Amino acid sequence: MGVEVSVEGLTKSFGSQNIWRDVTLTLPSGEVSALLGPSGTGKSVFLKTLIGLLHPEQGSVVIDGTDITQCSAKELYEIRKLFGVLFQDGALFGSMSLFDNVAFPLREHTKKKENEVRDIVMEKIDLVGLTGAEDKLPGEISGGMRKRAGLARALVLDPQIILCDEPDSGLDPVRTAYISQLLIDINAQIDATILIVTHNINIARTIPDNIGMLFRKELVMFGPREQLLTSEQPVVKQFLSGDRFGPIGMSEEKDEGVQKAEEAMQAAGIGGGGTKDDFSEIIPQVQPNPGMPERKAVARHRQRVHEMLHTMPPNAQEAIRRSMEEEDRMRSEADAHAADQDTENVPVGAAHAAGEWTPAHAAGSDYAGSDAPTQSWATPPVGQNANDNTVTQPIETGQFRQPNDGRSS
Ligand SMILES: Nc1ncnc2c1ncn2[C@@H]1O[C@H](COP(=O)(O)OP(=O)(O)OP(=O)(O)O)[C@@H](O)[C@H]1O
Repeated sequence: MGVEVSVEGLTKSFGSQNIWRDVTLTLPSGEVSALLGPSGTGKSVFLKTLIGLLHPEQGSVVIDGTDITQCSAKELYEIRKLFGVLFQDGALFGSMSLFDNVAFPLREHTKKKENEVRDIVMEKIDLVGLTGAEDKLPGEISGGMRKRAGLARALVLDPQIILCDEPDSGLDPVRTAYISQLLIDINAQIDATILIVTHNINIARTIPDNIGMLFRKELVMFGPREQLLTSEQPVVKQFLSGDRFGPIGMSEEKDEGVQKAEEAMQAAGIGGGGTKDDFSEIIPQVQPNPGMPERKAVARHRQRVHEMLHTMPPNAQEAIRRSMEEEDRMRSEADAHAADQDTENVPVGAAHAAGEWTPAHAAGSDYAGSDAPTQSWATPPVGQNANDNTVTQPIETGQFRQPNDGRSS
């Protein structure tokens, strides 16, 4: 099971520049959380502090009973084995092939034989759609491919905590959807605790259980996704809608004069360019692909949210209740559909032939460039050879659905 990460009163500065102060939050075990915030608010610094690469002046980060801000170098080394980290730029070694980059944690932290290393590395490379590119150097591939190679490396030890710094940056919308689905599938398989730093509002709306936001050196919010998505706080609303008008400026602070000018423009009917989407209309979360186990964290998240519901603003409470009802409705529909399928006893091949979606089916693509997603972007169960994925995966519930359609399996 994923490990809880408990952050208390964390403060970080570089010299006289304070980045953020008194940050307190818990990444609940096995849940997926996202951290938002304008550029430069210290999201990457936060991730690096969670793994002890940067040292805070104050506060604690407790992982598996160890405060990594206080522990010995040896203890930190052990704790780091729990992590898989995708850095913003992929952080690959420029002189090593993708294969050696992905193999690095296995060679560093395990005693696996080279043939075992090869199997695991090729499985992860296939998982992120990079089969065929394993001998290339990082400098010879696109930024998006480097990002995916970084993710393959982050996953290679089947980590209990996964930190992803902007997994979507440099990726087109389709690859972003595949990466998001991959993270949900991995969460379903290994119940890893996941933190995603992102500017991508679509990811924030559909992937995490919890969302937090950093602004003006503070954590303005951290809680169930419905809480942030229905928030009336101007900074949250501005960030979600991507509007020029509001507290977030091109640089950190907007002065009073600028804010007054914006108000005058708004009064004159001039907009700030933001989307008019209604974020309080909660979109169902992305569900694991067919053949994946259920996400164990869902029940735990629900229990936690029930317990804290009374502490939330009324519109967040309402949104959470609606989300839960919707989840229940989808689940009973899925159960009913599974029962129907059982009765009809539809063989896998027949469903496939009828044009319903299966991982292998969905992965078909005319594009065969070296960065084309392979069939294995539909995640094979951990430990299963990705190449077996051409055979339709085991179907526990008898369900077929499009990826990202939000229906429950
Ligand atoms: N090692 C360092 N030494 C000094 N300052 C640093 C260091 N690392 C980061 N900073 C500063 O910390 C601040 C926050 O940087 P960080 O990269 O965490 O922001 P971010 O929120 O991730 O931004 P973005 O969304 O643009 O990636 C920046 O002002 C940056 O210059």
